[in-house]
Amino acid sequence: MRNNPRSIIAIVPAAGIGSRMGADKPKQYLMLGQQSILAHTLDTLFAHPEIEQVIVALHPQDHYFSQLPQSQHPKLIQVVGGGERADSVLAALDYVYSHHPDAWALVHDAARPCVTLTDISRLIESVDIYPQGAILAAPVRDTMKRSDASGHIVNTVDRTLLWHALTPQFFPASILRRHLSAALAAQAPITDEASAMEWAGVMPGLVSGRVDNIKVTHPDDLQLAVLFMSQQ
Ligand SMILES: Nc1ccn([C@@H]2O[C@H](COP(=O)(O)OP(=O)(O)OP(=O)(O)O)[C@@H](O)[C@H]2O)c(=O)n1
Ligand SMILES: C[C@](O)(CO)[C@H](O)COP(=O)(O)O
Repeated sequence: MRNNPRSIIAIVPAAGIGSRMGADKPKQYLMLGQQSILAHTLDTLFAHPEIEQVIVALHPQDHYFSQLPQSQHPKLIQVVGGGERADSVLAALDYVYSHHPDAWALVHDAARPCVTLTDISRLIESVDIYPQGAILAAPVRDTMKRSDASGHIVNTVDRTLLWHALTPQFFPASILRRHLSAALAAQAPITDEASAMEWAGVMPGLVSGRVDNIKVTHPDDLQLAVLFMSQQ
């Protein structure tokens, strides 16, 4: 049991266009069973008892979201996302900073609909061990190769301490906002919240998460997500 309950606000970057999916709509609006990828993701975050609000960052021309029942949820706040995922997260962090400056931000990709309440709880509870913040991650299981530009193996990479970064990623919102904003201003390559914290010299914790918490990115990920959702 955590010894210092804190205000937790989920941030869902959902302003992407899903170019790698190649669908006729942004991938977060593709159906997984009875509802869209984004709807599944939001329902899970709404259901977690420690998450007080859910901020979704949407594409400025998004005309799908208002059709989701989830768009009317009392916990939901909408903000306009930016050109990159990090810009969308920062837009949501700006809202948190101005309304709940002492909150913790739990940032979770819209495109990861298979996340479980148990994994979210384990990440939240991990701050007793990692007060600087932490992320869900999956240890690498395969032999890892580095290639050259023409697709030839250059070398085998030691996988002993390699992890796949997942989401949610969980940090004090005001600190994350400060470091993410500074990292972007410095044009640092930021692809997740942890990389912004690392850029600022923070060493986030790693919490081992389920490997079925996949990011739906390419067409073949859809059937995988359907399978995983059916088994939860
Ligand atoms: N400017 C952006 C780009 C991405 N995202 C979100 O960040 C998450 C992870 O990004 P990714 O899987 O790369 O989604 P897309 O950017 O939509 O995919 P692609 O790179 O294939 O276009 C997704 O939920 C996506 O909606 C966002 O909020 N704002
Ligand atoms: C945040 C993330 O899902 C962690 O693995 C990943 O970095 C998102 O990368 P993308 O290129 O924006 O999909």
